[in-house]
Amino acid sequence: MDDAQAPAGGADGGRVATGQGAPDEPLPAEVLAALRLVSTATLTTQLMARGLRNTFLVGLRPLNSGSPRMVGTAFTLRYIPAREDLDVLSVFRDPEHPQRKAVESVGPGQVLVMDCRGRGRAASLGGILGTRLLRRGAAGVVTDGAVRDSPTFATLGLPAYSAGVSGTTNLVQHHAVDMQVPIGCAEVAVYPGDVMVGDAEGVVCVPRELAAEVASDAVAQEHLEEFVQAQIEAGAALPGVYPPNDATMTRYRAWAVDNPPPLG
Ligand SMILES: O=C([O-])CC(=O)C(=O)O
Ligand SMILES: [Mg+2]
Repeated sequence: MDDAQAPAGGADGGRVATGQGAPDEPLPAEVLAALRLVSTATLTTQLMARGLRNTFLVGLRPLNSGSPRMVGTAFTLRYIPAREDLDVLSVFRDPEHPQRKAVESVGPGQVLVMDCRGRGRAASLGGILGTRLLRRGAAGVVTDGAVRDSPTFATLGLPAYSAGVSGTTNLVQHHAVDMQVPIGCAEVAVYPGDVMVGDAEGVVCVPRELAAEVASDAVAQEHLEEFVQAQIEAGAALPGVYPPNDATMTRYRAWAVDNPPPLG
């Protein structure tokens, strides 16, 4: 196929080559460490500063408040609506079934991100598959539909986010169709290899090529905000402090001498 005939966007779905490695390559350790320190709120601000306004997955909640923050690269799974002649319980006997194959393909440090079209009448997976993801070293699981076996997820230790819970098995509403393709999840575009960060508030998708600079600037933003927060707690009014004017920045820099930011 020559360029004139190539589908719009090409095989990578329109993703521009970034020099940040293949989608299943791990992120550098220092980028992971920085992202583990910062909130999803800070990351959305850093992304907005770069023109990206639609990065926070809408309406997802953590299923296990005690689990560590989630930082990992997206391994995507796409579902389409189920059909009664195809989506019967016996399909799970086939190890090539895309849902089961996806779980057995997710690698260490990856987050399984599922596109359920925002539909949560049936679960997109349950506690056994979640446990298998944990054993495979996955960094988390995210769905814009529901999960089942939510009591298992509550104590599993795998960061997990969903739009809801449902006892009904996935085949009733969802047909797993392909993996490692660009998807929509909770109204956000997620490309394989993008960086998924989750905290108690929810999940943000950081485009992979921006992860390193966003992580470093997010740490710097939170360090400044730590200073601003202390000023507001001490009774300062907003003007000139939040956002900081030159005088506040001078005081911040003086404070930072004795209170350096984390990670150097
Ligand atoms: O049928 C499902 O959704 C899978 C399930 O319950 C589990 O993983 O425990
Ligand atoms: Mg189950």
